[in-house]
Amino acid sequence: MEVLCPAKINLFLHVTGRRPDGYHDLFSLMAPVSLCDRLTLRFGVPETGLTCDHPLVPENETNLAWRAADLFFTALGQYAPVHIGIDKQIPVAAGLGGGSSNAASVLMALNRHYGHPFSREHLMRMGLSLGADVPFFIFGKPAIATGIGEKLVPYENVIHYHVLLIAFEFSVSTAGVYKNLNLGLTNCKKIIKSFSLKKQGFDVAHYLCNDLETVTASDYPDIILAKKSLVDHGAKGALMSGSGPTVFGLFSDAETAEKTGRSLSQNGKWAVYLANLIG
Ligand SMILES: C[C@](O)(CO)[C@H](O)COP(=O)(O)OP(=O)(O)OC[C@H]1O[C@@H](n2ccc(N)nc2=O)[C@H](O)[C@@H]1O
Ligand SMILES: Nc1ncnc2c1ncn2[C@@H]1O[C@H](COP(=O)(O)OP(=O)(O)OP(=O)(O)O)[C@@H](O)[C@H]1O
Repeated sequence: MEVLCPAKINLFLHVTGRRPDGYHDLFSLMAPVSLCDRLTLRFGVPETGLTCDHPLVPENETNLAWRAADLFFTALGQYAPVHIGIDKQIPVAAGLGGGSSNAASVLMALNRHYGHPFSREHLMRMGLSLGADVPFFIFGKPAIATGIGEKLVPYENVIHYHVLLIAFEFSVSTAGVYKNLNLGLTNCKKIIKSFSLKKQGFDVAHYLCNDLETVTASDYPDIILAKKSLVDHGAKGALMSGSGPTVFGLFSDAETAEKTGRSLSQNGKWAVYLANLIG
C-alpha cells in the first residue's frame, strides 16, 4: 500500500499559555501543503521493520511511523507484522511536521486495511499520544488548532496561494524552542486580534505571525534573511513555520514563486520547494 504524507505550515501560531505539564496552549491556523513523503506499507512480511534513507530518521521502533503501527495493533487487540518504507522528501526537524504526518498516515492506512475499525475521532485521540501535531494530519484540511494543537475546527477561507518553502542545513528541537519562549515577549496576539473564523475572503497573508519565530531566529539569523528575500522577490508575506527553522513565502502566481525559488537556491545553502496549500 502506498500513501502520501503531506507537510504542514502554521499560517499563524500564537502561544496563549504554558500548562503545568510544560506543554503550551495554542491558537494556530494550520494548513497541509503538497510537499509529501511517500510511505510504502508491506503486509505479510515475517517481522515488523522500517527503512528510511534519511540520516536523521531512526530505522527502529522509536520512529513515529513504527510507534503508530504499534499503537494501532495494541488498540485492535491483534498484531500483524508490517514493513514501513519511508521516502523522505519533507525536511526533518524543520517545523513541517513530517514525522507526525508519517504517523498519521500509518494510523489511517492501517485503519483502512483492517476495514475501518476506528472512527476518525478515535484515530485522532490515538494520534495525540504520539505528538501534538498528529491529530491535525488525520483531520487533513486547513484548521484552527487550539488546546495543545488537538482541538481542530475547519477553516475554509484559505486563499490558494503558491507556497515557496526555504529549508536550511540546520534543524531545531521543538521542545527546546518552546522551553526558551518568553511568554511575556510574544506579539502575535495584537496581529491576529481581528481574525475572524466566519469572515469571507480573509487574506491570511496579512495575519502571518509566529510567537516561536523570535526564539529560533535569535540562534539562526538566516531565518530573517530568508523572509526578507522572499518579500523582496514579491511574496505577499513570509513566515517561519512551527518551531522552525523552515520559512515559507506566499505567492499569488506560480511564475514569480518559481523564479524566486531559482534565485534563492543559488547561494547553495538553502533548499527550495514549491508547493500548494491543500484542502
Ligand atoms: C510547533 C508545532 O509543530 C506547531 O504546529 C507543534 O506545536 C509541535 O507539535 P509536535 O512536534 O507534534 O509536538 P510533540 O511531539 O507533542 O512535543 C514536542 C515538545 O514540544 C513541546 N510542545 C509541543 C506542543 C505544544 N502545544 N506545546 C509544547 O510545549 C513540548 O515540550 C513537547 O515535549
Ligand atoms: N517518521 C519520522 N520522520 C521524521 N522524523 C522522525 C520520524 N520518526 C521519528 N523522527 C524524529 O523526530 C524528530 C522530529 O522530526 P520531524 O521532521 O517530525 O520534526 P518537525 O517537522 O520539526 O516536527 P514538528 O513541526 O511537528 O515539531 C527528528 O529529529 C527525528 O529523529
